[in-house]
Amino acid sequence: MTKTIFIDGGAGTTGLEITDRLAGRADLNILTLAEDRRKDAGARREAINDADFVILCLPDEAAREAVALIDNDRTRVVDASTAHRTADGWVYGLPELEPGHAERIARARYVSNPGCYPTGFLALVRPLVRAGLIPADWPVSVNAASGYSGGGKAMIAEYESATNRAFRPYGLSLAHKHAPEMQRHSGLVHAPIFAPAVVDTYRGMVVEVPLALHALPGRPTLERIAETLGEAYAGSPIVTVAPGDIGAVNIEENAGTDRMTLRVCGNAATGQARLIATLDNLGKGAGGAAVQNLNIMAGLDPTAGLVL
Ligand SMILES: NC(=O)C1=CN([C@@H]2O[C@H](COP(=O)(O)OP(=O)(O)OC[C@H]3O[C@@H](n4cnc5c(N)ncnc54)[C@H](OP(=O)(O)O)[C@@H]3O)[C@@H](O)[C@H]2O)C=CC1
Ligand SMILES: CC(=O)N[C@@H](CCC(=O)OP(=O)(O)O)C(=O)O
Repeated sequence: MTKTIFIDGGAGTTGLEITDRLAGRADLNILTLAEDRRKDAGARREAINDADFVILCLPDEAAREAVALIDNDRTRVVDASTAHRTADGWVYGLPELEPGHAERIARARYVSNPGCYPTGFLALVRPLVRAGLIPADWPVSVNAASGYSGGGKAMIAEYESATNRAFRPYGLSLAHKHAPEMQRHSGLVHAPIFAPAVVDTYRGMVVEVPLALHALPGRPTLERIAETLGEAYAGSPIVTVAPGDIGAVNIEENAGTDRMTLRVCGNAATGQARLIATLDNLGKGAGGAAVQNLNIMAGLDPTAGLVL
């Protein structure tokens, strides 16, 4: 049966990515609001309540307001914002997080799409915590670089008119909005030390977790870490574990796609590892993940419309 979808915030960076992926889907009927009505609360309320599924591509406060506009017990939600990623009553929309997690998403009424950086971080770390290779109270850090579209329309405009577009580390006070969801969904006791940076490319990201294997209680080898990740994502059409013996990683490796690639790099002799994920902040980091969640919730092919 045809499902009706409304993308609230559909004119924004993430909203347009989702619209592209849903274009031409005969199984979906997409509701759209004219430019002069897209921020009108009455028009949005009507569209939200007419939809079987609403995808929120809004700033956090507007996403909370949109949920409050629902006055029926049928409309289901995928929220791309940070507003509900650690909230009670919401299922975290990373189907690869745990065995059986996709089924939780399929049954959920409210699904919170993961942050772009947490998607890479959790894909690398959660299987290792689950396997006991990283103890839950281990101090973990995560270094990352993102294309500037990660900051939405405002950052794109700012970056494209900037005279200095070089590497920009930020989040220096270690209170980034993604730290709580990284902690909660990894199963770690402490939030990771999260060091993000923006770089001069439109889309794409690298998320890296350095690990002192020699200091971990079980002293796992690089091979053991790679095997554990390989088992966690075996058969996934989206997440691939690639060989780690390469000279350099390209931030645009998965740009323009909804794929994510994981690698276990490092030095066996020193017992030091660099776990690295590459993804598109607008793909598996946002729009691709939202479409994947929508497909799962609607009981459709999970990869329909994805760029793989
Ligand atoms: N960019 C990225 O890589 C990622 C973004 N996200 C999240 O997705 C959400 C959207 O981000 P992004 O697309 O980047 O942001 P943008 O700023 O590009 O888009 C947000 C859109 O929401 C619209 N909007 C704002 N307030 C309202 C309102 N009250 N009612 C209706 N529409 C409104 C804006 O309108 P106007 O066009 O007039 O400004 C804009 O079109 C955010 O929560 C962001 O954190 C998540 C993962 C990755
Ligand atoms: C480069 C850049 O500014 N990135 C954004 C995160 C983008 C993102 O995906 O965050 P949400 O999913 O939580 O919206 C930031 O650091 O705030």
